[in-house]
Amino acid sequence: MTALDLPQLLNLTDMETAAQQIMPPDALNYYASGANDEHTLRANRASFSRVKLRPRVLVDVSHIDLSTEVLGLPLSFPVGIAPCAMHGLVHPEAEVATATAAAAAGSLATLSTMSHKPIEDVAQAAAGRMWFQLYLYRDREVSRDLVQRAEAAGARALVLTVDTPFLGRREVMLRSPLHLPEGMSLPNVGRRQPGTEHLDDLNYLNTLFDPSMNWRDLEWLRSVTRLPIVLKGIHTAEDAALTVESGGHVWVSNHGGRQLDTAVTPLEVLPEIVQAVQGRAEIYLDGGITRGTDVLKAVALGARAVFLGRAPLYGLALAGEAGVRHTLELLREELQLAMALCGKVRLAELGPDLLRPST
Ligand SMILES: Cc1cc2nc3c(=O)[nH]c(=O)nc-3n(C[C@H](O)[C@H](O)[C@H](O)COP(=O)(O)O)c2cc1C
Ligand SMILES: CCCCCCC(=O)C(=O)O
Repeated sequence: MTALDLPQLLNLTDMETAAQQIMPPDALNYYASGANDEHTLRANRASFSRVKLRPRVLVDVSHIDLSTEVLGLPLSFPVGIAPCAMHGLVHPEAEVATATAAAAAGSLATLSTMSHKPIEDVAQAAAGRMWFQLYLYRDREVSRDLVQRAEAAGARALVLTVDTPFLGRREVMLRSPLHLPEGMSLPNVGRRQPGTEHLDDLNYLNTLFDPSMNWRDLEWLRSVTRLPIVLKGIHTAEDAALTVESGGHVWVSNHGGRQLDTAVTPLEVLPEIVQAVQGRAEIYLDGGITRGTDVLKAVALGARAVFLGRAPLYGLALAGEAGVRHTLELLREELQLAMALCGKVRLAELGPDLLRPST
């Protein structure tokens, strides 16, 4: 598919369907899969359609302002790109293309520790619109080096993923293990340790990260960076409160249903998290977002911005940077229309009164 064909794809589900027809099977299995029975993967999407909107009428909606700020960075609309490993499985420009598209859209890209492109190259493409996601290595010196490189390259925040002490049980991947194509290395991983030849690539990565990571490690992280810290993978009010007490910001996520199957969905726990945070930190959300109305609902319940995981990967697979850009623009247009049809002209006007929870 070329950029010229993109206008035929009218929504993110069209993009996903088209991408899945052309993606290499290994990449498709890896990107699309969830943990165990994939209940949480499906529930993430379903949670958005269960919440109904209560639109107001006779409001002048001729001008709509979607702009916001995350940690002081202006965004043209409240949507960023979540960290996803290995963009190079579907496009040679990989994370550089994704970051370029995010910057062009006035959005924000979060670069995964497991990227195919070096931090500095992606940061340059992102033009100041990049956060860096960290998996904490058993070897703290490796983590320290990554954090300091990200900070020097211009990352605006550090996103510590806290829901992955071990990789979830993705049975699709157990049936068809991932083997990275020859020559496609992960620059933040380095050479394989001897004696691990029997492990497929995901299970090998699993051995590098530290399952003993706990709240005390945040002190260490704070000692090696001045960047704001965001904890990604918060599911409960209790952990949201601890995040705030440790000086962090809260990213509500169940890792796109790839970790603990039957875990709560981000949208359903957002109200309790907002209550626990009491305005002391920023709150973000990801998981299952495919429509402008999904963004609207998350913002109405208290998320400052939402993030997309798989959707930009499908855009990237279809048409590189232009495909990611199309994904973001579709969502922007849908959000703009949804705001107008709800009688809202600024994000600050969105609140729980806009929603009728499921019965
Ligand atoms: C292929 C893939 C790779 C991912 N890699 C990472 C990663 O490296 N670090 C991380 O914190 N989350 C990772 N995630 C989780 C995403 O950041 C995000 O939480 C999730 O995909 C959001 O759900 P969605 O795909 O329904 O939008 C990954 C998700 C996918 C689908
Ligand atoms: C245990 C580390 C492997 C991480 C792979 C990336 C990721 O988060 C994923 O969901 O896949």
